[in-house]
Amino acid sequence: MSAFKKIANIQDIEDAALKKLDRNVLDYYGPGAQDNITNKDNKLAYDRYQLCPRVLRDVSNVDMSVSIFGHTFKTPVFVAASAMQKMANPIGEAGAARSACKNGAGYSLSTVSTTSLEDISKSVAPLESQGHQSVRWFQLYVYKDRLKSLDLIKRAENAGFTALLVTADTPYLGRRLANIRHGFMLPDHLRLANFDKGEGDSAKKDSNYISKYISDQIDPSLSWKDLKWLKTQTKLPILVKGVLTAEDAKLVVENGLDGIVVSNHGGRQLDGVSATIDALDEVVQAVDNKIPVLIDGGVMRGSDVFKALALGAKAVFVGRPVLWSLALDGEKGVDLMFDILNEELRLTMALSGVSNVSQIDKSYIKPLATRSKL
Ligand SMILES: Cc1cc2nc3c(=O)[nH]c(=O)nc-3n(C[C@H](O)[C@H](O)[C@H](O)COP(=O)(O)O)c2cc1C
Ligand SMILES: CCCCCCC(=O)C(=O)O
Repeated sequence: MSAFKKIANIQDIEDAALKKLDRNVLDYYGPGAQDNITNKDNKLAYDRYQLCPRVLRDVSNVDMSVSIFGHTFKTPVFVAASAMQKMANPIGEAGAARSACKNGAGYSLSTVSTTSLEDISKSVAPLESQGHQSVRWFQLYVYKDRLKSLDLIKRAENAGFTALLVTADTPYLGRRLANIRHGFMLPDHLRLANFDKGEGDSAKKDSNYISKYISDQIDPSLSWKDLKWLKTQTKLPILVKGVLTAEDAKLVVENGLDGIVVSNHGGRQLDGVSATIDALDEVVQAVDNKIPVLIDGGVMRGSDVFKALALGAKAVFVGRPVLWSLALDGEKGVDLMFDILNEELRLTMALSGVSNVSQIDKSYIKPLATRSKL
């Protein structure tokens, strides 16, 4: 019998990537902060919800499209902003941006990417001229030096990015034990491409480069008044990334911001917080349909996406699955990731008896605790 194993799900992609990447990269990409509790629970929490399918409905056509800020996406599976993707594969962020564009999916780019904002736009331009639509959002870290952030915003606008995701959960970097134990270095041939050569060089001398970079550069005094001020500096919608409570969700609305990403940063910041799927319902209730709520963290299957939509998310970002897919096979790897997640979502919808995303609501899931005893 052949030992050949075809990739069938996102776990297979992850397993293959783990065999390919070196320790420096794996230590950075993989674990959550501290004891990895939240990172693990992000995934496990999805299994605590059961699906409640309806039958005998016409599911001969399933439409997975969603609309946010006037853009229609062919799928609610979006690419999360994660740093330094060229460590996974030389094509880096451009591979994920191109794949998202071909799949009609939302794309987000990290401030600390290894491909610049402008190069991302150039990488999707040939696809746009073939009729594909690229909707790209920029994840903004707010620097102590506000001019640095303002310059990034202007460049994002000029490069055709249409929304900002302001990361709110990282006034300091979470304690990532593998990086503390072994140190972390951005390989010499790579750089933080949104900045002049030399960005972060002083932090590079530190064995925990990332934590030093954040404490040197990112403003831990950031507060709601700064976000209100940011709103006056751009016409782009601003989503707050890293909200986990109803209280903060209400403040996002009260401060005139435009959207929320329910996120715990893939469990990489404060370990011990709830899984994002468990925080989603209270956030959705608190915003009362005034602004879109999106989610990330632990999504591995189309059925996870379905559960997040059932609890009121408009779309779902995937972070590490994109990195593993890039490591597996660059842009083609991310194409495979979209094929799998989209097919799994389409099938979950059809087998649940829904033919479009607007039909998915809480009646299609229930918490596992309500399962009758065997
Ligand atoms: C290696 C890595 C780097 C990340 N870099 C950033 C970043 O630069 N900015 C940010 O806001 N979030 C960053 N994130 C968090 C992701 O945007 C996202 O919240 C998280 O990965 C979602 O969880 P998942 O990986 O389980 O899908 C990063 C995540 C990973 C795994
Ligand atoms: C070189 C700076 C890396 C900043 C941290 C990126 C990030 O958000 C992460 O989770 O890691």
